[in-house]
Amino acid sequence: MRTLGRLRRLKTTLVPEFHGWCKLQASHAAGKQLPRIYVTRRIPPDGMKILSQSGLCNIEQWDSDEPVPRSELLEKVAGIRGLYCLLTEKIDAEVLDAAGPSLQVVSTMSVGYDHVSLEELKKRGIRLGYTPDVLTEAVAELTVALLLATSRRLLEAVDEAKNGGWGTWKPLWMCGYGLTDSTVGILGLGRIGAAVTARLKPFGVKRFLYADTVPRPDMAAKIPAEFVPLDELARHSDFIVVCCALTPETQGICGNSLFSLMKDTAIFINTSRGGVVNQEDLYQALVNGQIAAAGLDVTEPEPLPTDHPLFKLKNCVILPHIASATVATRNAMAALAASNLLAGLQGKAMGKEVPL
Ligand SMILES: O=CC(=O)O
Repeated sequence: MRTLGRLRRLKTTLVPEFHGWCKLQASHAAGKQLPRIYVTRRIPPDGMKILSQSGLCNIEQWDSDEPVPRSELLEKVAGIRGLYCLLTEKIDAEVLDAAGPSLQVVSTMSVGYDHVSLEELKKRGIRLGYTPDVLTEAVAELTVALLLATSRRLLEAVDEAKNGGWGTWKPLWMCGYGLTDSTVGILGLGRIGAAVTARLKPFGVKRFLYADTVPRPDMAAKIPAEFVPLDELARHSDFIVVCCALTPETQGICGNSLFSLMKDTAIFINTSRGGVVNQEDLYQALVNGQIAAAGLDVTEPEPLPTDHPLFKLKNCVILPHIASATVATRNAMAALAASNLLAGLQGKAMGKEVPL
């Protein structure tokens, strides 16, 4: 009886520590040294389950909700075969050199891969997995929520109600801008941009415009949306929604040249990457009334320091990069990143791989 009790205790202490348990099981199963992988954070359970039950790898993990310190990352990647990372880790020549020639695959639990140096991966013949599609709906939903919160001044209104600013019903008070009969401009018409338009359509949007590096006729025809140059998008849109990836071409693309062309009643929304926006220019545009308001789920840097001037503006709504943050979506991202990694380790086709 006592032995059984001890065994039970042992089991419950081993099971929650997935990586320790996995190492034990995987080594027995293979009877030889399995490839080592490093997971840079505590990740959602569906992803960890796939890795730990695969029997294909020995897992080491930075078992914390906070990012792995750079020095720890550089030390721990030495000799690994696979790296499971998040958008918070810069995967550059330094990390890849620290990993050494054994590294075959990097798998990021994100749709964006601007934190990974594609050039350095390519040079070394390392493959890259990522997690598009599984987060499209969640990101589009949050984008619409942020748009409405910003255009209808929800946070400001809640503050007023709580803090005594709600004197009586006033015809001119707390007025914002609605979507009915509006023109919405999408910057970057990919999967997420299209999903945003689908969710906005029922609000009575009159016209969808989009700007992109190239026209996307098939996607645009379904909406329908008109391809226009960026300056035209700026001039005609009542709402601009940024959904493009951060690349050298899109870095800082939303700056004074865009804001100065926008309507002073227009709303600017960004759920892609903070680096797409020149924040100093955005601040000036908001303070000077060049545009009506901005809603940002992403900033540069992240987290945005709490004393940043943008936090002081009533017409700027800032969220802490939560667009894909539903339980189901984060589990799906973790699972896809895990199976991408395992496929890469085995030299098989990944579910979602970035062509290099
Ligand atoms: O921003 C989130 C992601 O790239 O998945």
